[in-house]
Amino acid sequence: MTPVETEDPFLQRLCDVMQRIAQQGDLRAIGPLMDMTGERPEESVQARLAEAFAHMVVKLEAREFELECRISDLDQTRRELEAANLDPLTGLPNRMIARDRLRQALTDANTRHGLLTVLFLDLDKFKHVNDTMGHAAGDELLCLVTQRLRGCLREGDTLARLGGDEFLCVLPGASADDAQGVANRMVAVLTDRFQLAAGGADIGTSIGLSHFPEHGRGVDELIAHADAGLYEAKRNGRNRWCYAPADAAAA
Ligand SMILES: Nc1nc2c(ncn2[C@@H]2O[C@H](COP(=O)(O)OP(=O)(O)OP(=O)(O)O)[C@@H](O)[C@H]2O)c(=O)[nH]1
Repeated sequence: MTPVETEDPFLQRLCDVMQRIAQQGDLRAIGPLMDMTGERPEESVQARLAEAFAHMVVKLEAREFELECRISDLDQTRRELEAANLDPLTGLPNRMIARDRLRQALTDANTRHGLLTVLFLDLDKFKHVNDTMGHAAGDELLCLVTQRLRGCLREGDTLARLGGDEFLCVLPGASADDAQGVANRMVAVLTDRFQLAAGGADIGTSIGLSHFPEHGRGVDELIAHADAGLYEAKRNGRNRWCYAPADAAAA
Protein backbone atom coordinates (compact mmCIF):
# COMPACT_ATOMS: atom_id res chain seq x y z
CA MET A 1 0.00 0.00 0.00
CA THR A 2 1.26 3.48 -0.90
CA PRO A 3 -0.22 5.99 1.51
CA VAL A 4 -1.65 9.26 0.20
CA GLU A 5 0.99 11.97 0.32
CA THR A 6 0.56 15.71 0.01
CA GLU A 7 2.72 18.75 0.55
CA ASP A 8 0.10 20.47 2.67
CA PRO A 9 1.03 19.58 6.29
CA PHE A 10 -2.55 19.93 7.55
CA LEU A 11 -3.95 17.65 4.83
CA GLN A 12 -1.09 15.24 5.43
CA ARG A 13 -1.97 15.03 9.15
CA LEU A 14 -5.61 14.34 8.24
CA CYS A 15 -4.53 11.63 5.78
CA ASP A 16 -2.31 9.99 8.41
CA VAL A 17 -5.15 10.01 10.93
CA MET A 18 -7.58 8.52 8.38
CA GLN A 19 -5.06 5.80 7.52
CA ARG A 20 -4.82 4.88 11.18
CA ILE A 21 -8.62 4.90 11.50
CA ALA A 22 -8.81 2.64 8.43
CA GLN A 23 -7.01 -0.05 10.41
CA GLN A 24 -9.98 -0.39 12.76
CA GLY A 25 -12.77 -2.97 12.38
CA ASP A 26 -15.69 -1.76 10.31
CA LEU A 27 -13.87 1.38 9.14
CA ARG A 28 -11.49 -0.70 7.01
CA ALA A 29 -13.38 0.38 3.88
CA ILE A 30 -11.66 3.74 4.22
CA GLY A 31 -8.33 1.97 3.50
CA PRO A 32 -8.50 1.88 -0.32
CA LEU A 33 -9.48 5.59 -0.38
CA MET A 34 -6.28 6.44 1.42
CA ASP A 35 -4.09 4.23 -0.81
CA MET A 36 -2.46 5.82 -3.91
CA THR A 37 -2.13 2.40 -5.55
CA GLY A 38 -5.81 1.64 -4.91
CA GLU A 39 -8.84 2.61 -6.97
CA ARG A 40 -9.03 6.00 -8.75
CA PRO A 41 -5.38 7.13 -8.32
CA GLU A 42 -6.23 10.36 -10.16
CA GLU A 43 -8.54 11.61 -7.40
CA SER A 44 -7.40 14.62 -5.37
CA VAL A 45 -6.40 14.29 -1.74
CA GLN A 46 -9.33 16.50 -0.75
CA ALA A 47 -11.80 14.26 -2.61
CA ARG A 48 -10.34 11.16 -0.99
CA LEU A 49 -10.57 12.73 2.47
CA ALA A 50 -14.12 13.95 1.87
CA GLU A 51 -15.22 10.45 0.86
CA ALA A 52 -13.37 8.87 3.77
CA PHE A 53 -15.05 11.28 6.21
CA ALA A 54 -18.48 10.68 4.69
CA HIS A 55 -17.92 6.93 5.05
CA MET A 56 -16.81 7.37 8.64
CA VAL A 57 -19.85 9.51 9.52
CA VAL A 58 -22.24 6.89 8.10
CA LYS A 59 -20.50 4.13 10.07
CA LEU A 60 -20.46 6.15 13.29
CA GLU A 61 -24.16 6.99 12.90
CA ALA A 62 -24.90 3.29 12.44
CA ARG A 63 -22.88 2.50 15.58
CA GLU A 64 -24.66 5.22 17.54
CA PHE A 65 -28.03 3.83 16.47
CA GLU A 66 -26.95 0.32 17.46
CA LEU A 67 -25.83 1.57 20.89
CA GLU A 68 -29.09 3.50 21.41
CA CYS A 69 -31.04 0.30 20.63
CA ARG A 70 -28.92 -1.66 23.11
CA ILE A 71 -29.44 0.99 25.83
CA SER A 72 -33.17 0.98 25.19
CA ASP A 73 -33.22 -2.87 25.42
CA LEU A 74 -31.30 -2.69 28.71
CA ASP A 75 -33.71 -0.04 30.08
CA GLN A 76 -36.63 -2.26 29.14
CA THR A 77 -35.03 -5.27 30.85
CA ARG A 78 -34.35 -3.18 33.96
CA ARG A 79 -37.99 -1.97 34.01
CA GLU A 80 -39.26 -5.55 33.65
CA LEU A 81 -36.92 -6.74 36.43
CA GLU A 82 -38.07 -3.92 38.69
CA ALA A 83 -41.74 -4.65 37.97
CA ALA A 84 -41.16 -8.30 38.88
CA ASN A 85 -39.56 -7.21 42.13
CA LEU A 86 -42.24 -4.90 43.47
CA ASP A 87 -43.99 -5.77 46.70
CA PRO A 88 -47.50 -6.89 45.59
CA LEU A 89 -49.26 -5.29 48.59
CA THR A 90 -47.79 -1.77 48.60
CA GLY A 91 -46.29 -1.60 45.10
CA LEU A 92 -42.96 -0.59 46.67
CA PRO A 93 -39.61 -1.96 45.53
CA ASN A 94 -38.57 -5.05 47.48
CA ARG A 95 -35.32 -5.76 49.31
CA MET A 96 -33.44 -6.73 46.16
CA ILE A 97 -34.32 -3.50 44.33
CA ALA A 98 -33.63 -1.47 47.47
CA ARG A 99 -30.11 -2.89 47.66
CA ASP A 100 -29.62 -2.28 43.96
CA ARG A 101 -30.75 1.35 44.24
CA LEU A 102 -28.48 1.84 47.24
CA ARG A 103 -25.58 0.36 45.28
CA GLN A 104 -26.24 2.75 42.37
CA ALA A 105 -26.61 5.74 44.71
CA LEU A 106 -23.31 4.80 46.38
CA THR A 107 -21.55 4.66 43.03
CA ASP A 108 -22.87 8.18 42.25
CA ALA A 109 -21.96 9.49 45.69
CA ASN A 110 -18.45 8.03 45.40
CA THR A 111 -17.92 9.54 41.95
CA ARG A 112 -19.19 12.99 42.86
CA HIS A 113 -17.98 13.07 46.48
CA GLY A 114 -21.65 13.31 47.39
CA LEU A 115 -23.66 12.48 50.48
CA LEU A 116 -26.24 9.78 51.03
CA THR A 117 -28.40 8.61 53.93
CA VAL A 118 -30.07 5.28 54.68
CA LEU A 119 -33.13 5.13 56.94
CA PHE A 120 -34.21 1.75 58.33
CA LEU A 121 -37.80 1.80 59.69
CA ASP A 122 -39.82 -0.72 61.65
CA LEU A 123 -43.38 0.08 62.69
CA ASP A 124 -44.22 0.10 66.40
CA LYS A 125 -47.14 -1.95 67.72
CA PHE A 126 -48.18 -3.11 64.28
CA LYS A 127 -48.82 -6.67 65.47
CA HIS A 128 -51.50 -5.32 67.82
CA VAL A 129 -53.50 -4.05 64.80
CA ASN A 130 -53.25 -7.46 63.14
CA ASP A 131 -54.20 -9.23 66.35
CA THR A 132 -57.16 -7.01 67.26
CA MET A 133 -58.53 -5.90 63.87
CA GLY A 134 -57.46 -8.72 61.57
CA HIS A 135 -54.81 -9.28 58.90
CA ALA A 136 -56.81 -7.36 56.25
CA ALA A 137 -56.75 -4.27 58.48
CA GLY A 138 -52.97 -4.77 58.86
CA ASP A 139 -52.66 -4.88 55.08
CA GLU A 140 -54.75 -1.73 54.69
CA LEU A 141 -52.58 -0.03 57.29
CA LEU A 142 -49.35 -0.98 55.48
CA CYS A 143 -50.70 0.70 52.30
CA LEU A 144 -51.63 3.87 54.20
CA VAL A 145 -48.23 3.91 55.90
CA THR A 146 -46.63 3.71 52.45
CA GLN A 147 -48.62 6.77 51.27
CA ARG A 148 -47.64 8.81 54.31
CA LEU A 149 -43.98 7.84 54.02
CA ARG A 150 -43.94 8.70 50.32
CA GLY A 151 -45.22 12.17 51.24
CA CYS A 152 -42.06 12.73 53.31
CA LEU A 153 -39.66 12.00 50.44
CA ARG A 154 -38.25 13.90 47.47
CA GLU A 155 -38.14 12.75 43.86
CA GLY A 156 -35.09 10.52 43.47
CA ASP A 157 -35.37 9.05 46.98
CA THR A 158 -36.18 5.34 47.26
CA LEU A 159 -38.74 3.87 49.64
CA ALA A 160 -38.75 0.07 49.77
CA ARG A 161 -40.58 -2.53 51.83
CA LEU A 162 -38.10 -5.10 53.09
CA GLY A 163 -40.86 -7.38 54.39
CA GLY A 164 -43.37 -7.45 57.29
CA ASP A 165 -43.47 -3.96 58.79
CA GLU A 166 -39.89 -3.03 57.81
CA PHE A 167 -39.07 -0.28 55.31
CA LEU A 168 -35.82 1.09 53.94
CA CYS A 169 -35.24 4.56 52.49
CA VAL A 170 -32.29 5.69 50.41
CA LEU A 171 -31.88 9.46 50.28
CA PRO A 172 -29.21 10.39 47.72
CA GLY A 173 -27.53 13.74 48.40
CA ALA A 174 -29.08 14.07 51.87
CA SER A 175 -26.91 15.63 54.58
CA ALA A 176 -27.33 14.56 58.22
CA ASP A 177 -29.55 17.64 58.81
CA ASP A 178 -31.77 16.87 55.78
CA ALA A 179 -32.11 13.23 56.82
CA GLN A 180 -32.92 14.04 60.44
CA GLY A 181 -35.65 16.37 59.15
CA VAL A 182 -37.08 13.52 57.06
CA ALA A 183 -36.88 11.11 60.01
CA ASN A 184 -38.67 13.64 62.28
CA ARG A 185 -41.45 14.02 59.70
CA MET A 186 -41.80 10.25 59.31
CA VAL A 187 -42.08 9.74 63.05
CA ALA A 188 -44.67 12.55 63.20
CA VAL A 189 -46.84 11.40 60.27
CA LEU A 190 -46.98 7.81 61.49
CA THR A 191 -47.99 8.90 64.98
CA ASP A 192 -51.22 10.46 63.66
CA ARG A 193 -54.15 8.09 63.97
CA PHE A 194 -54.99 5.93 60.90
CA GLN A 195 -58.62 5.51 59.87
CA LEU A 196 -59.08 1.93 58.65
CA ALA A 197 -62.26 0.28 57.41
CA ALA A 198 -62.36 -1.62 60.72
CA GLY A 199 -61.75 1.49 62.87
CA GLY A 200 -58.98 3.77 64.11
CA ALA A 201 -55.44 2.46 64.60
CA ASP A 202 -52.52 3.99 66.48
CA ILE A 203 -49.01 2.90 65.69
CA GLY A 204 -45.66 4.62 65.41
CA THR A 205 -42.25 3.99 63.93
CA SER A 206 -38.68 3.52 65.06
CA ILE A 207 -35.94 4.56 62.67
CA GLY A 208 -32.20 3.99 62.41
CA LEU A 209 -30.05 6.34 60.33
CA SER A 210 -26.69 5.90 58.63
CA HIS A 211 -24.77 8.36 56.48
CA PHE A 212 -22.27 7.81 53.70
CA PRO A 213 -19.34 8.08 54.08
CA GLU A 214 -19.38 8.67 57.85
CA HIS A 215 -20.95 5.33 58.80
CA GLY A 216 -19.82 3.17 55.92
CA ARG A 217 -19.01 3.08 52.22
CA GLY A 218 -20.79 -0.16 51.23
CA VAL A 219 -24.38 -1.43 51.01
CA ASP A 220 -24.08 -3.96 53.85
CA GLU A 221 -22.19 -1.62 56.13
CA LEU A 222 -24.71 1.22 55.78
CA ILE A 223 -27.72 -1.07 56.18
CA ALA A 224 -26.18 -2.78 59.24
CA HIS A 225 -25.42 0.60 60.83
CA ALA A 226 -28.97 1.86 60.23
CA ASP A 227 -30.35 -1.45 61.55
CA ALA A 228 -28.32 -1.02 64.75
CA GLY A 229 -29.73 2.53 65.03
CA LEU A 230 -33.25 1.13 64.66
CA TYR A 231 -32.58 -1.37 67.44
CA GLU A 232 -31.37 1.53 69.58
CA ALA A 233 -34.58 3.49 68.84
CA LYS A 234 -36.69 0.48 69.93
CA ARG A 235 -34.55 0.08 73.04
CA ASN A 236 -35.00 3.76 73.94
CA GLY A 237 -38.79 3.53 73.95
CA ARG A 238 -39.84 3.50 70.24
CA ASN A 239 -41.44 6.27 68.15
CA ARG A 240 -38.10 8.03 67.53
CA TRP A 241 -35.00 7.91 65.36
CA CYS A 242 -31.49 7.01 66.57
CA TYR A 243 -27.97 6.35 65.42
CA ALA A 244 -26.23 3.12 66.37
CA PRO A 245 -24.35 3.48 69.64
CA ALA A 246 -20.57 3.65 69.14
CA ASP A 247 -19.94 0.15 70.54
CA ALA A 248 -22.61 -1.43 68.27
CA ALA A 249 -21.20 0.40 65.23
CA ALA A 250 -17.70 -0.87 65.95
CA ALA A 251 -18.90 -4.50 66.33
N1 LIG B 1 -51.21 -7.62 57.79
C1 LIG B 1 -49.98 -8.01 57.55
N2 LIG B 1 -49.18 -8.38 58.58
C2 LIG B 1 -47.92 -8.76 58.30
C3 LIG B 1 -47.42 -8.83 56.99
N3 LIG B 1 -46.13 -9.24 57.04
C4 LIG B 1 -45.84 -9.43 58.33
N4 LIG B 1 -46.91 -9.14 59.11
C5 LIG B 1 -47.02 -9.17 60.58
O1 LIG B 1 -46.36 -8.02 61.08
C6 LIG B 1 -46.03 -8.25 62.45
C7 LIG B 1 -44.64 -7.70 62.67
O2 LIG B 1 -44.19 -8.07 63.92
P1 LIG B 1 -43.49 -7.07 64.91
O3 LIG B 1 -42.61 -6.13 64.20
O4 LIG B 1 -42.84 -7.90 65.98
O5 LIG B 1 -44.71 -6.31 65.53
P2 LIG B 1 -44.77 -4.94 66.30
O6 LIG B 1 -46.04 -5.00 67.06
O7 LIG B 1 -44.63 -3.83 65.34
O8 LIG B 1 -43.54 -5.01 67.29
P3 LIG B 1 -42.55 -3.85 67.69
O9 LIG B 1 -41.75 -3.57 66.50
O10 LIG B 1 -41.73 -4.48 68.78
O11 LIG B 1 -43.34 -2.69 68.15
C8 LIG B 1 -46.16 -9.75 62.66
O12 LIG B 1 -47.31 -9.99 63.42
C9 LIG B 1 -46.36 -10.33 61.25
O13 LIG B 1 -47.20 -11.45 61.23
C10 LIG B 1 -48.30 -8.48 55.93
O14 LIG B 1 -47.95 -8.50 54.73
N5 LIG B 1 -49.55 -8.08 56.25
